Amino acid sequence: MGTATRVFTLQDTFRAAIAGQKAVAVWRLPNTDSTQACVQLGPGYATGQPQLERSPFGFLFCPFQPTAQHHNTFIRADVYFDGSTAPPVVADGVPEEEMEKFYRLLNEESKAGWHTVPATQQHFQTAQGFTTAVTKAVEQIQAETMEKVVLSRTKQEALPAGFSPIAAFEAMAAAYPRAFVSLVSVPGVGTWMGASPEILVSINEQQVFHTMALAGTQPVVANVADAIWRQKEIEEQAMVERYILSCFKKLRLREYTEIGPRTVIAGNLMHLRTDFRVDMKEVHFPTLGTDMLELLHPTSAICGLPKAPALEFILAHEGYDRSYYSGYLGPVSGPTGSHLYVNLRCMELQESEAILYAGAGITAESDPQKEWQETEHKMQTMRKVLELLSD
Ligand SMILES: C=C(O[C@@H]1C=C(C(=O)O)C=C[C@H]1O)C(=O)O
Repeated sequence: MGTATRVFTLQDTFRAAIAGQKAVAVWRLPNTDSTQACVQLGPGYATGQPQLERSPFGFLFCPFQPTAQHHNTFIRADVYFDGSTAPPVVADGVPEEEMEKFYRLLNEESKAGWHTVPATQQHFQTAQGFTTAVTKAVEQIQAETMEKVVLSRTKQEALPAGFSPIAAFEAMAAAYPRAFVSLVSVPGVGTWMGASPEILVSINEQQVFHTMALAGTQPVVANVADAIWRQKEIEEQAMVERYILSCFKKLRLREYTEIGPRTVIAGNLMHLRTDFRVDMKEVHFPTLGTDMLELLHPTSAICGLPKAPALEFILAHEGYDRSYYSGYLGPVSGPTGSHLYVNLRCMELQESEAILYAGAGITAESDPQKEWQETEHKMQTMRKVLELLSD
């Protein structure tokens, strides 16, 4: 890798990528201060099923379900910015003239925007439509065709005047230090940002694999140690645990550590979380991340249990295309490993509006009004970012 000398800001980088019609991802890992960004200079972002250990460094952005419009997307780190003070790092093999073109863009004063795609659907789920779907789901669960299904919805909010994605990213990073905070903008795919509380698959520098069962939701209380969980949430989260264990079992993996469930805070909410870790070197399983990714997604935290009838119910009754919501995203083969998160507490940026996405786990005990409320609370994570920018 070669390096250039001048230090560019995150704002310069993002603006240059948009002006040059390039794909860009900006992210900050939980509980760290360092914002990172990568830009792909050449064309071609669609990719197949991710193979983590063989991947070059880049950023994955994958939908809930791959379709003709929404495909697994990979932003190769042709240029990498480690947000702090270092100049950008240029990957080996990037043609000199491509890099020169990009430097010109970095030095130019162009208007900051973001990549958008024409809206393919209208987003107007009403409370009535959502609660009717929840009622139907509860009936099917009581009839034992499935145990749990996660139903979601969207809401449009106007973007504040003069909206800047980087200012929004910075507001989000400051407001949610424990979250995986990201901003992804890809030609033909669109622009998404979010503050996710949920790891799907993570592999650190020491080759330790980490996934989590995150489910059960209630508004945060002053003292988390006083949190009381109802049987409904305890069971809902236990289903996600069982699902993860069933994936380990399929791979005949018996050596893992399990911690939890514990109460964790995510913005204005609390969840129950169990962490699972595996030392990949100790168990001689170098492809564990790739294999688990293929088995896990979509997990019962965002789809349901069993997977097949829950998915069928979602596709038949949710009434819209989830697109990249509840898909997964994050850096792969980066300086600190591969860290894929579930795309939750997120929004998609259109020209002058944001589309907010949120869902809730439905079980036999679900109350449709409370589930609607829960999606409202989850949307508050992104609404707060828009409010911070309107002040
Ligand atoms: C579906 C979402 O969140 C998921 C569902 C949860 C639940 O049903 O309690 C909790 C955390 C997430 O795993 C969302 O944020 O949209």
